[in-house]
Amino acid sequence: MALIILASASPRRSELLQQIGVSFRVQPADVDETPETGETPEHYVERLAREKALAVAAVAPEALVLGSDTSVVLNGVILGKPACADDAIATLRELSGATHQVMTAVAMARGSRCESRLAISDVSFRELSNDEIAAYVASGEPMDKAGSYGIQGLGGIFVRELRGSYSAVVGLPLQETSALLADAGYPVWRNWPSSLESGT
Ligand SMILES: Cc1cn([C@H]2C[C@H](O)[C@@H](COP(=O)(O)OP(=O)(O)OP(=O)(O)O)O2)c(=O)[nH]c1=O
Repeated sequence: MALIILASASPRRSELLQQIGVSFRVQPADVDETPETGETPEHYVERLAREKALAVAAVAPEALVLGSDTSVVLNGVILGKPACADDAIATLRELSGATHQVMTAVAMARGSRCESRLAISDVSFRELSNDEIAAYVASGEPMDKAGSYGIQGLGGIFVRELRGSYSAVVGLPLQETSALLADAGYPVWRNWPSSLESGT
């Protein structure tokens, strides 16, 4: 098995990669997350996932490096991580009663080569009251998350409907990630433990 590195500081991404039985080490990438002028959200998330993977692959050329990026997009506009509590409140007011897209890209780099996939999910929120938005922001949960919420946490109560990939919304699209690893010759299921008796 090749050395696999997850180029991410996100605890959610680590948990998701562990969930599918991959052994890996974590080495976060430090890349400039400023969007280019006129860049579409789709291009932005895929470019950032690739840049994160390639930044770490440049210093670990023997490894398979996974990078990922998640953005919440409302009416074509990227809503990033909140800068402060007021920013989180404003974002959640915008998401209330509306459908937004969660775009997550995953990239796999080895040396200077890189493959990537993009997963787009539609998430519909019910109407949120000002009191519950205030309580949610006070909990601290929104502060490190794209779109100021976590579907896997307290914010799960806001979601009326999800069309797409749950793991992609949380931060790492598992189907696409396993496809990239399989294409590189490392199907994740080869590492799965077996609970079956040998039969003799
Ligand atoms: C929409 C949503 C986002 N998120 C999180 C996933 C990501 O950690 C974060 C999006 O920020 P990212 O900039 O994609 O990632 P990150 O800065 O946390 O980590 P790194 O760049 O080192 O990989 O938002 C949730 O946990 N749940 C959700 O429902």
